[in-house]
Amino acid sequence: MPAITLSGVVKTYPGGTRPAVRDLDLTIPDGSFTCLLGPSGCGKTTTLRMIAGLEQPTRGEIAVGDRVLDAVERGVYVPPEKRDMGLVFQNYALWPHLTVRGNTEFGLRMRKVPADKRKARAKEALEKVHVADCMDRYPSQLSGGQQQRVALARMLAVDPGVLLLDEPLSNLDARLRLEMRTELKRIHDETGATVVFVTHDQMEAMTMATHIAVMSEGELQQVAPPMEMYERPGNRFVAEFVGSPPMNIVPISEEPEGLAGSLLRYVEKRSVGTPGCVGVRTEALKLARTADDVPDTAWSDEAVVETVLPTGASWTVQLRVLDTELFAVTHEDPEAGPGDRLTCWARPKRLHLFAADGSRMDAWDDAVAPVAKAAS
Ligand SMILES: Nc1ncnc2c1ncn2[C@@H]1O[C@H](COP(=O)(O)OP(=O)(O)OP(=O)(O)O)[C@@H](O)[C@H]1O
Repeated sequence: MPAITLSGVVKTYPGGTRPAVRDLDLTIPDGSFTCLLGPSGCGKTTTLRMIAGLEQPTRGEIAVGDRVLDAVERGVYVPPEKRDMGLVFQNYALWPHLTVRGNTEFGLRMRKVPADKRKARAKEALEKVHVADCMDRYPSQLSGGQQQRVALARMLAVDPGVLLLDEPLSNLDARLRLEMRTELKRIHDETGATVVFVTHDQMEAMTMATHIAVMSEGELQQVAPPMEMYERPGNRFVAEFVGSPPMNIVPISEEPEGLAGSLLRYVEKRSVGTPGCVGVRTEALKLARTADDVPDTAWSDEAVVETVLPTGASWTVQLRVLDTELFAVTHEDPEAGPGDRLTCWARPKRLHLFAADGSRMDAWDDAVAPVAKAAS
């Protein structure tokens, strides 16, 4: 199955005051697990429904390889059943009057697959998601997690080249969500299908995706593999949306002083423009007993501990550094309490500079060795 491409896609709903999706150019690579990520109302579901053919774009084109599925201006529209795509939504929409087997065979029956083949493929799909032992039960006799698995099996049984999933784990409890994430990842590895997965949960996207596409207010913000997006967020929105706890953001005033001024001396600007803020991830902010323990090229400053929150696996330390509150997450016991003075530090390449309009401005990348300017 070739890549799915959306070119200049706009969707305005009838009566809508602003487009739900604006000028979307997005390529979903073949065999990828692409997560559409963003806050509620940003246009994720609308994008997925357009790929499925359940909504038609107002403008623009959607294609799979050379096959154009939507081209509004040229009058092209391929209906959902002719797109070779499987869909699973948040509410599993199982048929209540059919057993698990009946539900799983449903799509195959519609495609006129002979009974013996239908039976074998449904069994295989149910085994894949570990609910084959519930084959003769009705949906009302299953837990939410089991129903979710049946919905997945029903989709897998027809073996579509593209799997479209809209928040399919949102009704599950934390443990089951974790289990299903692993399962979905395994299914993706096994089938080689292209998966497009809608979620507002950045953790879900980080753990499962090969590519994440972040959207905000109908606009695409960045597309990248999870770690690349985490380490080099393309703009301030992505920087703050991806990552938990969120990145520390230090606003820069016109004549920066205090912490902003101190940090700015360590960031190399890549482009012209007005700097708006410096960001540093909580785990990039390190703690040291004294300034002597800090690497030569690192930024550092004195910090006063405000609170220490142990989570079991790590400690979240709230600090006051000059005029600003920062959070540091450490996997070693900071052995400090409120009022204690420590030195906090960060490597220059872990500092992110964003312009006043939110775009990324700093110069560091892996090819560039950090050359810290001496702090005055
Ligand atoms: N059928 C519709 N008619 C009119 N407006 C709609 C319709 N469906 C969605 N919208 C609007 O389009 C925008 C994008 O909605 P969409 O459901 O795509 O967002 P989302 O990111 O998937 O949100 P959520 O995570 O809450 O599901 C929202 O402002 C929403 O109110």
